[in-house]
Amino acid sequence: ALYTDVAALPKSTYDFIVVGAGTAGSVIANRLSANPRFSILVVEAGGSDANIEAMQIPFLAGTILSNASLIWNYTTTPQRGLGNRIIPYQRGRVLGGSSSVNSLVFTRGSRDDFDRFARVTGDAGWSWDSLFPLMLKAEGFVDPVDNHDITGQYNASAHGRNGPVRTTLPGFPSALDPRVLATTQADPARFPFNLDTNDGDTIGLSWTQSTGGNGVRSSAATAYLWPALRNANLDVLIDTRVTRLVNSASRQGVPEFRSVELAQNASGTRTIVSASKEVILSAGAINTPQLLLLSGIGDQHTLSTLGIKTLVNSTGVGSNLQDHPLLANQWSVNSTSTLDDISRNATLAESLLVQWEQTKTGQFVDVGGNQFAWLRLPANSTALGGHADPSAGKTSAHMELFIGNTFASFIDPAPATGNFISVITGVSSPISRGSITLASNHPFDFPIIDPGFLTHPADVAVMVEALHTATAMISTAPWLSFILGPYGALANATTDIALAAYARDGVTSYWHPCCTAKMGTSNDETAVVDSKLLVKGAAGLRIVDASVFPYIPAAHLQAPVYAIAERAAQLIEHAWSSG
Ligand SMILES: Cc1cc2nc3c(=O)[nH]c(=O)nc-3n(C[C@H](O)[C@H](O)[C@H](O)COP(=O)(O)OP(=O)(O)OC[C@H]3O[C@@H](n4cnc5c(N)ncnc54)[C@H](O)[C@@H]3O)c2cc1C
Repeated sequence: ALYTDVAALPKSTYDFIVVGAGTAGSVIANRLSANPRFSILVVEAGGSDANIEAMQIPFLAGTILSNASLIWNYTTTPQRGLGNRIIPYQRGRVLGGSSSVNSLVFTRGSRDDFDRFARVTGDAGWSWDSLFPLMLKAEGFVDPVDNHDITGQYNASAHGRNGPVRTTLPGFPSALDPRVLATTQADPARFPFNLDTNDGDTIGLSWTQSTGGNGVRSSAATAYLWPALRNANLDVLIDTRVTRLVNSASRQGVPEFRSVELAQNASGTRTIVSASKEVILSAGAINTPQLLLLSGIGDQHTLSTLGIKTLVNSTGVGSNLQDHPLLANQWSVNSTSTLDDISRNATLAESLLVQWEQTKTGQFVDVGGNQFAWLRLPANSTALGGHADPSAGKTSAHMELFIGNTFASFIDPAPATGNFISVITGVSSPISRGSITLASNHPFDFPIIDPGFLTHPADVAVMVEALHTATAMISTAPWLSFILGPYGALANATTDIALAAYARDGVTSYWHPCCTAKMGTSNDETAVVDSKLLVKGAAGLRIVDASVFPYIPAAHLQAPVYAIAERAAQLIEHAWSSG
């Protein structure tokens, strides 16, 4: 059942306690509660996602980020690689976590991304071939709402039909579609058409897929959590924060963490609840390391300066933060059929909303870009400057181009007039690393978030190469007489040095933080969890969320999180089903 008050919980001991009802936590809750012999409590800091229309409408995803009641309104430290700019760093704080507030783009990552996970953990269970059946199990692909013929737009054999997470292809045509696709014929060497970026080989230009179906967002909450709430053995407590993992006992010098401390506000009563089997930490790549550190699991030198007693000396906690830098670039175009008027014309926006409400069709069913390209650096590129290739392999991209038929920016307001297209460029296999540290030992203080964007020169050079690639794309024959010119500072950035400065001025986050409690082998001291996701040096505590990735996949992260959470659920079930 769903609870909003700690005092109303029917018991104080469950078999499992899941911290965070986000993307991964919801999967764990669903799969474990399918076993009637288990009892599960999920604790979520945020509230319910029910009946929030902006959350259900794919096109309006971006508007949720200004709703402070649904997000962790984080910002970064001044970013040294970005001219000391502080940038927004929101996460979902609501049932479904970030899957309830994200942009719905559905990308699994590549075969090489997961095979690298298997290699660095020494556990073949993380390979693409092992996880692929679980990816299919998670997915329930549905035809796009406009019922257009999708032959040639995806690879049907790479998709599950019966899983909980609805996925689909664009359900409303864009005037830009023919032009983008023609690029793959005009310059197939540079922009090869890829039938499906989700079949293991991501490289090329593809139709975007999204985590929606029948016009509506499919989140971890709608897909996994709400259906599981029908199970009598699952309790979900919302509006409640886990403030500490409690050292419940110690056996042979190994501390156990089978209890958690809860609070509903900073000064509120603290309540302890316990798990007879395991605590599963799924608070996401920012809050998971924060909670570990608050609980005395981290680097002992850093913890002692904060007055926190070290219970497990684990140097990797909060280090190794990885994320994709995002740069939104716009060009003015010779067209009147861009989407720019939606944000300018309230009557138009209202009519699209009414159409969505009445029929779940129209522009609002889509995510704002019908195609994207995942590309590798040209073989003769010098962008890496002698650094080893940071990508996982040939099926993984160095850069991403996301193409939208409107002015898109996360910094500049949209101009009052004119028609625009945008190409969002991203560094998909970044070398820069950052960290999560504590500002204080108070659980309600925000942690210090430093993604370290563009601190490695090769990431800057790859971003510049991505800008050249975007320019190359819109310089192919299909775009001639359509593109009028670059918008804003891009127009004056005519050298690589100027493009690098333009990138440092414009980069924000793709909202893909991960790797802050990475998995690894027993002799990797910087690995926080082993390949079964159990916290090293502790007992009774497992981590299942984007923190455990050893490397950031060259992908948007929700589908990789679903994949690892599905496997984690199997590992947990297997560990406890006999006892
Ligand atoms: C704005 C935005 C846009 C994005 N766009 C895309 C996209 O288009 N495609 C894509 O694939 N990915 C996208 N992502 C990334 C993707 O959504 C995340 O990587 C993924 O959902 C993370 O899953 P998670 O389980 O690790 O964490 P989350 O889903 O964030 O779950 C963590 C949960 O734990 C809760 N929690 C945290 N601390 C505590 C505590 N102390 N006590 C109790 N509960 C706690 C949180 O409130 C949250 O519900 C986006 C993310 C954001 C924020």
